[in-house]
Amino acid sequence: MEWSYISLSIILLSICLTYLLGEAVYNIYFHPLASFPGPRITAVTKLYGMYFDMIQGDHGGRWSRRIYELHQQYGPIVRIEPNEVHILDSSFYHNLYNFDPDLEKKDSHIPNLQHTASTAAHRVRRKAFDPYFSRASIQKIEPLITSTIDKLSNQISNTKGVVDLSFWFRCMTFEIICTFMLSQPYNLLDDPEKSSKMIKAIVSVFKVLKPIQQIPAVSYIMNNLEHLPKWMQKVPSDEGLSYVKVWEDGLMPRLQKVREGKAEAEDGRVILMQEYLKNETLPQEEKSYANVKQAVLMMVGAGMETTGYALSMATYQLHKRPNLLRQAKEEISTVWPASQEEIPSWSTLEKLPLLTAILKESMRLSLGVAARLIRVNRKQPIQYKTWSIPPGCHVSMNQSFVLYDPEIFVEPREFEPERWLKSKDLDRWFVPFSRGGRGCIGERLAWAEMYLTLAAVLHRFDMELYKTEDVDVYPVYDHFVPFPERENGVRVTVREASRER
Ligand code: HEM
Repeated sequence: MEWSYISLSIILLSICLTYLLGEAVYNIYFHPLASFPGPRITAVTKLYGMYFDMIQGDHGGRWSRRIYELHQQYGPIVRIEPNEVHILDSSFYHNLYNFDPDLEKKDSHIPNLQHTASTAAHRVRRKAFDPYFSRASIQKIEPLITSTIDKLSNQISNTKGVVDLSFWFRCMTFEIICTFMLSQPYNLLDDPEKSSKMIKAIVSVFKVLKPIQQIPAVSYIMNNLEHLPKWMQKVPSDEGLSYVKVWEDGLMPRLQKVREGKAEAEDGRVILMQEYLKNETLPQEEKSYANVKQAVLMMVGAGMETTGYALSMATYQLHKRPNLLRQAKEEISTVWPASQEEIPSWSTLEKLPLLTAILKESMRLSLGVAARLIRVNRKQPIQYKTWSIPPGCHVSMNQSFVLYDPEIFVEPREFEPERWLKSKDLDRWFVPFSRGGRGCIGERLAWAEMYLTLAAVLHRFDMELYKTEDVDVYPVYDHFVPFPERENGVRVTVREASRER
């Protein structure tokens, strides 16, 4: 009995090893990408990239940096996974991120807009959201944005001592997207203790997101955490339980009210998810619990971190440069008299050239998304110089390598808003929101939030940086969104601004 058990195990193990060996031989010698440059290990397995994503250093987040190093060794095109090549050449960027319907995303089991593989299926999902992110729609929710910024300002005024602006910016952006989608605010700007737990929980999920998405079983478990016993919910991270609480105690009941048609917005504005659920042209399965949950979580994640980070970058850089800070405040005062309480409109602020250049430069340096963005043409080859990448093979680039490309942005690590004022040609390379049919849907919301918040903070307060340095802001880690080396946030001491400016 015992022997037959051992023999069976040996047979099974041999089958597995033979399969893996066969796959390795196929990947190295016979795969359509076999002739592309790159190390053997990445041709054989995805595990190499997953190691840099998850494990290398203290907590991974190093895959993009490693890809950059591989390019130094192998040239502008490198095979970074058995079925994927990565390109480091900004001149190719617009060939990969555009409106060509044949450029699709790779297959994914995550049923949300961002992960939808085919162009046709993506169109259906995007059409349901697009009208609510148009310029006119975002202007309609300006009162929601400005009232949330007023709460942020109160919180900054009321905090004694040092203020962690990065933390409060994240709370504010979360609050805006949550209220826009589900009508009821989360009140993060009223309760620092509750919000601190919640922001930590979301950040900890970001840090495991990329590897989780690679392994369908783990991804399935993460998406259904709330159905597991409490002790298991804690396993993914220390914050596991509170992440479940974000959903269970916060977003889910709000969504429930929306589903029952009981949610109301005080000022009569639209409630995004209510409109989504009422949409009769949308296939019924798009309104299932799993899909709607994914839509809400994706919007919250995408809407919170990126915009918050860009605002942290802007305030940090300005407060390191007193002259530029003074010029920015003076420019804002041309449209915002000292006697006026309310924030000027988004459309007024966006006419200010220096403020616009400051925001562009802040978004450039803070990247938006740190990870490579993968595209695939299933019908025909993608041509890069002399390389013909066969149909079905994945091709990726990092927008971070474009935004820090020294050939385009001289001294790319320097914060120089003036570069945007000097040359309109640079706008072609303003790609933090990506480009084309899969570009950011929240771009206009992000712009409105950033103009209104930065103007408000600069107009209302005089601040000094407190123990904040480049390591607290410059992106280093790639956990899909970027994280800096040290996560103390942009910290400041604050005085109300003198109004006789
Ligand atoms: C500075 C702020 C922001 C930056 C730099 C940014 C950047 C990006 C980028 C690069 C993508 C493409 C990702 C990909 O190809 O997989 C994207 C997609 C997306 N973003 Fe943003 N984003 C920002 C703010 C927002 C906000 C405020 C929202 C709120 C709703 C949002 C929602 C989304 C969604 C839903 C997608 C997926 C769109 C699709 O696949 O059709 N983003 N964003």
